[in-house]
Amino acid sequence: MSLTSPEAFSVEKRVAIAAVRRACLVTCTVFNQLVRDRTDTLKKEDESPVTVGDYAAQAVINTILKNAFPKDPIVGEEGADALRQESNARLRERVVSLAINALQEDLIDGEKAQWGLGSQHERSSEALLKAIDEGNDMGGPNKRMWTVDPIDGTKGFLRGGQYAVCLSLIVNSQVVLGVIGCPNIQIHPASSDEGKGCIFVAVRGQGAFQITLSGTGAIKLPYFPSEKSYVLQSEEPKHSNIPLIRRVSDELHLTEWGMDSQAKYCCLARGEGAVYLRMPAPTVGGKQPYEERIWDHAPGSILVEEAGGKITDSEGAPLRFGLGRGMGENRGFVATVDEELHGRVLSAIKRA
Ligand SMILES: Nc1ncnc2c1ncn2[C@@H]1O[C@H](COP(=O)(O)OS(=O)(=O)O)[C@@H](OP(=O)(O)O)[C@H]1O
Ligand SMILES: [Mg+2]
Ligand SMILES: [Mg+2]
Ligand SMILES: [Mg+2]
Repeated sequence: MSLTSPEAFSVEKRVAIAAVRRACLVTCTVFNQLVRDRTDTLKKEDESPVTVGDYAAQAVINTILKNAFPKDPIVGEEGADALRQESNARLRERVVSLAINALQEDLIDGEKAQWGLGSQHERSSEALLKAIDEGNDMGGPNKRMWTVDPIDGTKGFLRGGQYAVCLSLIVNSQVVLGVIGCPNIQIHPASSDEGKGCIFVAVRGQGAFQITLSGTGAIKLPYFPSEKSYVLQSEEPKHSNIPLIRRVSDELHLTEWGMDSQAKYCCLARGEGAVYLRMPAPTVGGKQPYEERIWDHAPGSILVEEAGGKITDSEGAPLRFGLGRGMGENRGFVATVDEELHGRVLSAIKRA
């Protein structure tokens, strides 16, 4: 079977959609029940937040992936060390109960019991912590591996904005499948009537699609009449070089649109914006520049490419997903709906 034959990665795609959908159940529950009082949030060493939602969603996704593809390594954002500490026993209990509930939800059409439900043993606290830690693979060039970002845009999640549950499959450094769940994104960009919650899916050579969170209404991307006036960028000022993006936007007569998470890639792929521009924030006090992570860009990049767009780093180099957990010298990203605009953005960055 070739990489681009119509049936390539069909099982992986179904498993990934099932995993993302169940993880979205977790994140929606956490937001509705727990996040409001902020007691279910920890700060990581780099001061970034992590919630019970991040841990439980990664436990659910990894359990499902490991049931379906036991030999595949997983490069996941989170690890369970903090949850094993006795001082975090209450948090650990929440994570375990959220993950078990999501794994026990009724199956929907096309889902196989063995992908998710698992044995009694798999529902134990230790098994779920171990599942989170299955995401500790170091990545690399010559292998088949999954990337998991259980909540991308955790800050957006906490403020009720956009966030994304992100999964990708990488084979020999090339992203071949991307699935992104966005519970807070409108199903139709121009109308709130149809409600919120989408899953975006792309397989290499097979195009990009949007379905609803419940798995219905597949639409091929892009489907929105291309909106040429927006530059999508980070909502969080510390993640990006805002003044530089402003200069580029002004030169190209584009309006900035701040949004958290890989939902930016999803909006671009739908045709809701012209460019996603991410430029590294200036470093202070001799600090090393931030190294981007593969789970933050692998699913979004294939979605944009399969919707007919183009993505490179800010110097025009291809994105490198085979260097490890990080993306090395790939700093700054330019994704556009069309090739011609991509060239103009790169030139504008050089001048800015
Ligand atoms: N300094 C710095 N520079 C660039 N990127 C950083 C930085 N610090 C963190 N991160 C990563 O940014 C991820 C979320 O960023 P987004 O641009 O998608 O959303 S946001 O508007 O910035 O919140 C975020 O992903 P999550 O941790 O999954 O939320 C981080 O991986
Ligand atoms: Mg994080
Ligand atoms: Mg992320
Ligand atoms: Mg995350």
